[in-house]
Amino acid sequence: MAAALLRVSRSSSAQLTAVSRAFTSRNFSASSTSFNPEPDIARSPSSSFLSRNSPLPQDPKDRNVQWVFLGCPGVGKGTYASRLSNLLGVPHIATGDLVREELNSTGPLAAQLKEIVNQGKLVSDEIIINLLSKRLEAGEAKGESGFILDGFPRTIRQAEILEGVTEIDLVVNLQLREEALLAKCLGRRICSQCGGNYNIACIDIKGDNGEPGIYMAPLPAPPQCADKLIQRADDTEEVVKARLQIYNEMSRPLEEFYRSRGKLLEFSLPGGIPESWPKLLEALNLEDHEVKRSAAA
Ligand SMILES: Nc1ncnc2c1ncn2[C@@H]1O[C@H](COP(=O)(O)OP(=O)(O)O)[C@@H](O)[C@H]1O
Repeated sequence: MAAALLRVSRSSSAQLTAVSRAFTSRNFSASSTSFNPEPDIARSPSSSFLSRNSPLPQDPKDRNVQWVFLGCPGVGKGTYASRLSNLLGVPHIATGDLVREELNSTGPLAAQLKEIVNQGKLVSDEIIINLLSKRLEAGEAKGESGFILDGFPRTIRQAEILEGVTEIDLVVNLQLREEALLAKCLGRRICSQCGGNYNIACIDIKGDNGEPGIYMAPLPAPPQCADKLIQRADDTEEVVKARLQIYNEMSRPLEEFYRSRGKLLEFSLPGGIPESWPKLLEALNLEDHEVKRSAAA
C-alpha cells in the first residue's frame, strides 16, 4: 500500500492531486455532513457474502457507504448501482456518464474522447481522474457524501490511486454469460431526454453442460420516452467485442486485486431485474431496507 501511494505521488500530475484532495476532504467532511437514515443496515454485508470473502467494511461509522461496481460492458452495473444509490441515499457516479457528458460538450477534450470511446478503448487514467475529481468536488459542495462508483476503477493503476486516497468498503462484481452481454449492449436504448436506460433484447439462453439457462425479459421504455430513444455510438457489435476484450485484459485483474483484500462480492445475475434485484439485496443484507423504504413511500 505504501509503495503504491509512493508510486502515485511520484508520478502525480495536478489531476491526481485534485482527486486526492477531493477524496480526502470527503472523508473529513463526511462525518459532519453525511445523511444516512439507517447506516447499520446499509453497511452490513450478509452472511452469504461473508462466507465467500469475509470482507467486513473497515470502520465506516462516520460516513456513508463507499462502494464500487465491477462488471463487463452490458452486465447492468448502471442499473443496479443506480437502484442502490436511491436506496442508500448516496450518489451513483458512473465514469462512462462523465466521459459522455464531456464528449458531448464543446470542451477541448470532446473530439479526442469521442474517437477513443467510439473505438471501445479506455480513456487515459489522468483524464478519468480529472473528470472524477471534478464530479466529486461538485458533489461535495452540494453536501453529498459516500458513493457508488460504476466504471471506476477500470485498471490496476486506477485502483491503486483510489486505494491511496480513500477506503472502499465493498466491491460488487456483477457476472453474466458472455452471450447475454453482447445481446444486452446491442439491445440497449437510452432516452435522449431523461437519460433512462431501456432494452429491447429478449434474452433466452438455454442451459447446457451443467450451466443454468438465463431468461431476461426486454425492458420497454414508458410511452413518454418511446419516441426519444437513442443508441450509444459504442454499442455496435464490433465496438462491444472490442470493449469486452479490453475489459478482460485491463479490468479483469481488478477482481483478484479486490479479492485479495477481502472486499469482493461475486454476484452472478440469475435473470433480469425482477429476479436479480431481490437476490442482490439479499446478498447485501439490504432486504429490510427496501421494505422500509417502500412502506415509507
Ligand atoms: N475508469 C475508466 N477508465 C478509462 N476509460 C473509461 C473509464 N470509465 C469510462 N471510460 C470510457 O468511457 C467508455 C464508456 O464507459 P461505460 O459507460 O462505463 O461503458 P461500459 O458499458 O463499457 O461499461 C468506456 O468504453 C471508456 O472509453
